[in-house]
Parts: sequence; structure tokens; C-alpha cells
Amino acid sequence: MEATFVIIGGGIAGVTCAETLSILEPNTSIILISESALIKTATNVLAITRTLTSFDVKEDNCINLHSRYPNIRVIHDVLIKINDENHTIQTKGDLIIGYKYLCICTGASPKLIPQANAYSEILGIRDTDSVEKLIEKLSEAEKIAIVGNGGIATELIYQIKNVETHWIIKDKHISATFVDPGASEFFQNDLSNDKDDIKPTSKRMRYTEENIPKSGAALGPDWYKNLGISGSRTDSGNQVIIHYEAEVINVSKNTVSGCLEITLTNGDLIMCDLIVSATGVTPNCDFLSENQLDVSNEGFIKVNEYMKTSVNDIYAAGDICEANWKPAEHWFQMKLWTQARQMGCYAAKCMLGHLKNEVVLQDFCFEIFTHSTKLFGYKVILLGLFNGQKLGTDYEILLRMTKRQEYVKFVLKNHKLQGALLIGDTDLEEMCENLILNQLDLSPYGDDILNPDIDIEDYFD
Ligand SMILES: Cc1cc2nc3c(=O)[nH]c(=O)nc-3n(C[C@H](O)[C@H](O)[C@H](O)COP(=O)(O)OP(=O)(O)OC[C@H]3O[C@@H](n4cnc5c(N)ncnc54)[C@H](O)[C@@H]3O)c2cc1C
Ligand SMILES: NC(=O)C1=CN([C@@H]2O[C@H](COP(=O)(O)OP(=O)(O)OC[C@H]3O[C@@H](n4cnc5c(N)ncnc54)[C@H](OP(=O)(O)O)[C@@H]3O)[C@@H](O)[C@H]2O)C=CC1
Repeated sequence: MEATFVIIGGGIAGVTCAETLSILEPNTSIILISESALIKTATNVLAITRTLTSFDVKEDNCINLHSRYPNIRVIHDVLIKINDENHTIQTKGDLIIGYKYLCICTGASPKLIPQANAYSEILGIRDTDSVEKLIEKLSEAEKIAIVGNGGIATELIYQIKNVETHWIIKDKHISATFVDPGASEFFQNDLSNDKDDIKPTSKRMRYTEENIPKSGAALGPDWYKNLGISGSRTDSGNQVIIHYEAEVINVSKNTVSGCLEITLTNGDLIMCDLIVSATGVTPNCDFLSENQLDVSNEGFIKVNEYMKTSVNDIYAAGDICEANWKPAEHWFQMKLWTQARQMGCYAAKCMLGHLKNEVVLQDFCFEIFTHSTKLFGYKVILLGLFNGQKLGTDYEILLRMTKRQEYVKFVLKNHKLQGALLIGDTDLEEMCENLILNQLDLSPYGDDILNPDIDIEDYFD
């Protein structure tokens, strides 16, 4: 068996890569190897600005993908070895598949705290299976701990009901991966709010075939929408206790109560029924290759500006890869499905360009970091160096905040906009994107740039 393009991984990066190849080259042969029977596709793609898009992530089955893109053949299998010298791969199901170009989109898995090896009550979240497991265990829990201060912890803490939650974070403020201390304070008003308006009723819509393996690709935005993420307490509802600047040093089990006892670096002792380790991701690289692929210290596959790995004719995209090129001033990598989609699409264009000996220009989306998400119920848009990344201490911040309504932060250097954090319906994303990209000198406008009584857009007409 062989194909011009073989893509490994049925997550958003792999599927986008296959779809893009199919759209650009409907007659070429494409094989997509998916470990999971369900694959991820992006639907309802909406351009918010030139570089910022929002979209839904839908679980789909392989047959539907093939009927939409007849030249994509989906094989439900697992890559175990790349024989890069003779351009073939070997799968767990004993298939040998020849390729001209190979794209590795095997994603990542939760990187749990080390104590997880000893206790099944320490869980991570990645896919549908892992969320179902969490919901089941949580329904019997009165007290839980969440470790980590990034995307998953921030979303969970807001969604979880009927349980006492200990949030263990290394930083001085919550949600540090995405926001600064000011925005974190803005969110914190909502932490203690009554969340009764979030009434999970039905379960997530999904396929109902029995025994269909659901594990695999990472969940996407709004994964919690129709789920009942609830503990067993009915008395006092929610209580969130935040342990700042703390890390887990030990976990043990109380033999009498059966509870987990967590010891923190600050000396705090927490008793709980369940620990969610939301502590980042580790690459899915459980396969061999004849020539070693260059990887980062954490094991992510390094790719150059054409998404090429260090091994001939092998590309990589999405969470599995580490962007190893000199990035544009206002772009940096984060393991997000926005970037998984962009990279999957761009890797397809690069492979095709190389096949046809055509010049490939780097996609415009790598000019500026953009991310649109929802945190604590608010629309959140992150643009450019929104947290002053790469700027050291040499930058200014302009802030505008209306409690429970909006939080607008501009990061400026030499009077030019470098990044923006927009929380709420600010309607400023397009202007900010333009200002970051064209580096207009904003000194003539002074602080009016954030005056809510002045329509800033008028300045630039
Ligand atoms: C709970 C949660 C919420 C999230 N929310 C957001 C969000 O709101 N916004 C956002 O931008 N991002 C979000 N993310 C991150 C986002 O989901 C990921 O960045 C993105 O999905 C990565 O896509 P991927 O295709 O690179 O990898 P994955 O989705 O991990 O897909 C990789 C696929 O490859 C398969 N695979 C692995 N090894 C092999 C092998 N050897 N052979 C064959 N197949 C293999 C895996 O089973 C998997 O199906 C969230 C992540 C989680 C876990
Ligand atoms: N709305 C969104 O956009 C969402 C995005 N995601 C994405 O999904 C992926 C997984 O999410 P998540 O697990 O939250 O990963 P993140 O990378 O977002 O956050 C991990 C957090 O855990 C901390 N951490 C790491 N190791 C430890 C440790 N041993 N003890 C205590 N804290 C630790 C990190 O701190 P430090 O950085 O200091 O190491 C960081 O605060 C990420 O790629 C994330 O971007 C997930 C949910 C929502």
C-alpha cells in the first residue's frame, strides 16, 4: 500500500492537513492514519479579523471524511515505526505503507504530576474518555484539588459545581498562562458567583455506537458545554480555595478515610478525594524511526519554517511540533487548536509546494499571535505580545476596566502597540490587529487611545 501523502493523527492538525491537501490536489493519494475511530474537524469557521478565526471542533467518523474528500483514505491504526530510508511506515496492525511525504500530527498527552503513577485518583484531561472518567469520579467527590494554572484549570474551576475545590498554583495570580494579575483580579469577581445559571442538562452530543474507541484527539473549545461537571455536595455548593505560589511535594493516602493527603511546598496540607493534574502536555512520540528526528528538551519534534523535520520528506504539525524557526516579532507558539489548524494547513501547502518544486511563502498567520477563547464566561481575545512576552521589562501598559464588563490592556513599546488583551465584547480586535501589524506611532493620541468616550476607530479613518 502507498500514497503520495501519509498523515499520522486524526486530531485537528492531521485532519486539516489532509483536507487542505485534498482541496488543493483532489487527484493525489492521501492516507490518514487515525488511532481513534472518531476524528476532529473544524466547522463553522468564522473570520473575526484578518488573522483571527473562531471555529467549532466537531467529532466526525472516518466514513464522512472520505465521502467529503474521496481521495483521503482513513485507516484506523497506530504508527509504530518510520523506515525513512525507504520511505515506508509500519503500523501496529502490521501494515507497511509507502509515502512520498509524511506528516506527523500525533499531538500530545497530559503531563501529569509525578505522583499520578501511584494513585488512580490523580487524573488528567485530554479527550472524551478522560472527561467521562473525571465526571464519574467527581460525582462521588466532596473535595478535590486542581493543580496547574493554565487553560484546563481555568476552565474547570469556573465550571465545577457542588464540590470544595483547592486550586494549587505556582504563581501569584490565577490563570497566569493567559492573563496578567489585573485581568486575573477581574476574573476573580466571578469565581465566587452563583453558577446556577450554568445548568448542565443533556450529555455532550456524540456517536452512540458501542465499543467505539473515543480516546485520542484533544478536546476543543466549549468541551464542557453540555456536561454535568459536578461533585457530590448538595449543601453549600461551591467553594474555591486558592493556594498561591505552591507546588505539590507529596501525595499519600489516608488508610482510614481513604482520602488523598497533599503536602504543598508552602507547608499546607490538603485532604481530598480527587486530584486533577492540569499541568501541561507531553508529546506523543511512541514510535521509532531509523534516523532520529531532532526534538526539543521536552521531546517535541523540531520543525523549520516549512514545517519540515530534520529527516528527509518528513513534516510535523500541531501540538507534537516545536516551531524551530526565527519567529516574526509578534508571533510565538502555544499549544492551541488555533495553531494546530494553522500548522496543519500550512504543512499541507509546504508538502505540495515541495512536490511541485514551487516556492512556498510562509503563511500570514505566523506574523502575529492570535487566540480567541472564553474564560470565566467572558470572550477573551489575545493578540501579539499580550503579556509583554519577549519585551523584557521595557514596555508600557495601558488599561481600561469596567467591572464585570470589560478589561482592555494594550502593551506598548516606543509608543507602538505590541500586544493586546481584550476581555468582554470590546469590539477592538480588528483595530488592535492592524495597529500591531502596521506599527503606527501612537504618541499623538496619548491616553485617548483607551478613552471609552472616544471612538478610536475614527482616528484611523
Ligand atoms: C480540555 C482541553 C480544552 C482545550 N481547549 C482549547 C481551546 O479552548 N482553544 C484552543 O485553541 N485549544 C484548546 N485545547 C488545545 C487543543 O485541543 C490542542 O492544541 C489541539 O487539539 C491539538 O491538536 P493536534 O491535532 O495537534 O493533536 P491531538 O488533538 O492530540 O491529536 C493527535 C491525534 O494523533 C493520535 N496519535 C497519537 N499517536 C499516534 C500514533 N502513533 N499513530 C496514530 N495516531 C496517533 C492521537 O490519538 C490523536 O488522535 C484544549 C485542550 C484540552 C485538552
Ligand atoms: N481556552 C483555551 O485556550 C484552552 C487551552 N488549553 C490547552 O490545552 C493544553 C493543556 O492545558 P493545561 O494542562 O492547562 O496546560 P497549560 O500549558 O495551559 O498550563 C499548565 C499549567 O500547569 C503549570 N504546571 C506545570 N507543571 C506543574 C507542576 N508540576 N506543578 C504545578 N503546576 C505545574 C504550568 O505552570 P508553568 O507555566 O509555570 O510551568 C501552567 O500554569 C494546553 O496546550 C492549553 O493551552 C486547554 C484548555 C483551554
